[in-house]
Amino acid sequence: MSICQLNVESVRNLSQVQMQPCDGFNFIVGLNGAGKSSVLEAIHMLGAGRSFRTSRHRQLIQYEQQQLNIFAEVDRGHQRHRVGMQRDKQSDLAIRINGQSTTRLADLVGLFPLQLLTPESANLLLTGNKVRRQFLDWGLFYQGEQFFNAWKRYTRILKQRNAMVRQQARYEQIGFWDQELISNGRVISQLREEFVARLQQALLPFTHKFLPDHEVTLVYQPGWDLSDDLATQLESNYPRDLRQGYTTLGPHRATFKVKVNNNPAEEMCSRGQLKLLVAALTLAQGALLSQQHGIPCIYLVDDFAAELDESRRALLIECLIAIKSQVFITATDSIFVDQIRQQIEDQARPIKVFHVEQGKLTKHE
Ligand SMILES: Nc1ncnc2c1ncn2[C@@H]1O[C@H](COP(=O)(O)OP(=O)(O)OP(=O)(O)O)[C@@H](O)[C@H]1O
Repeated sequence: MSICQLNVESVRNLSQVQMQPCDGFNFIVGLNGAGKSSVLEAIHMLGAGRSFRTSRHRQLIQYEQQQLNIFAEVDRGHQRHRVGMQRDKQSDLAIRINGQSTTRLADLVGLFPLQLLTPESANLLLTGNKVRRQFLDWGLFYQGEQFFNAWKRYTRILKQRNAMVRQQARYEQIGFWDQELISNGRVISQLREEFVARLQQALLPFTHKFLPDHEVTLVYQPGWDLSDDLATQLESNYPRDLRQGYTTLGPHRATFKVKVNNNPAEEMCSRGQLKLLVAALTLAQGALLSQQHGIPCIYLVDDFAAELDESRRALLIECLIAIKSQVFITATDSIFVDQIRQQIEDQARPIKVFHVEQGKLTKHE
């Protein structure tokens, strides 16, 4: 799967950008502030419905413009899809897929699997449980309808339960909601647990490369104490829920921890090593998706050089070559491209270099 045409209009300093990426490595080179990350941000908007830099869509729309437009033609081997997105300052979102309007972001996400590496990627292992839960659920989303349907039902019921908690309802009034919460919660948890085991397997080849001599393990935490039943715990924990004003345990609190040689990764590893671990996790997600569903994922790598030494950069490229994904990489200096060009060409992967200057993009011959 790859983007063969990308048109971006009024995204940050990109007034009008058109590019025809190759299905291998696409380097976007330019000075600070030139607009490189904005190109990745536009692709991310299309694939995830949101920016990876801000939750305020307004910030993305070019000053003095009313709306942004992003369009891509996506080649999925046997089929081509035309995907367009328009977003205005009132936050109204219009999505068109193959000429049909849709309001479901899930349609976009389903069409366009993306993984992202940025200088802030280590935050996956350094910040709260939510980002790791979302990371897991990204992979599960592509595993089939079962997870997504259970997750949608669970989220809806949880919202209703929380509203009742805020109204200080008695537990007997909540019991009805809990039955459905528990049945969907068990499905979600079971699927997450199985997925973590598969992710662990897919991770090993990458962690062996990036962190040899380190044993990396993923530990799934379901969001409640597994030694006891979820139903019993929801009931016994209810007084605490009333005090806090929300449901304090359940699959919506699930996460996974990464251990290195049996210690928490965030305590054991340097920032560069944490970034490599996150790179390994994103590569594992992509490898699983392509092994199990035949869908290669697109990789966005922002600020390629940040925190990685030359040999680690070469390793990352080696892995990206191996999984045969389309990759977009930003760099401030073409010296980084020169260092790895041979490595990419030796493996017969296509490569294109684009230069960005003050929001204008040109292909480098
Ligand atoms: N809404 C906006 N309208 C117009 N320009 C904007 C807007 N938001 C940000 N900018 C400008 O867009 C430019 C591009 O920023 P971007 O982060 O894409 O650059 P970059 O090439 O990735 O830089 P760096 O290497 O420093 O990360 C910046 O100069 C920024 O000031």
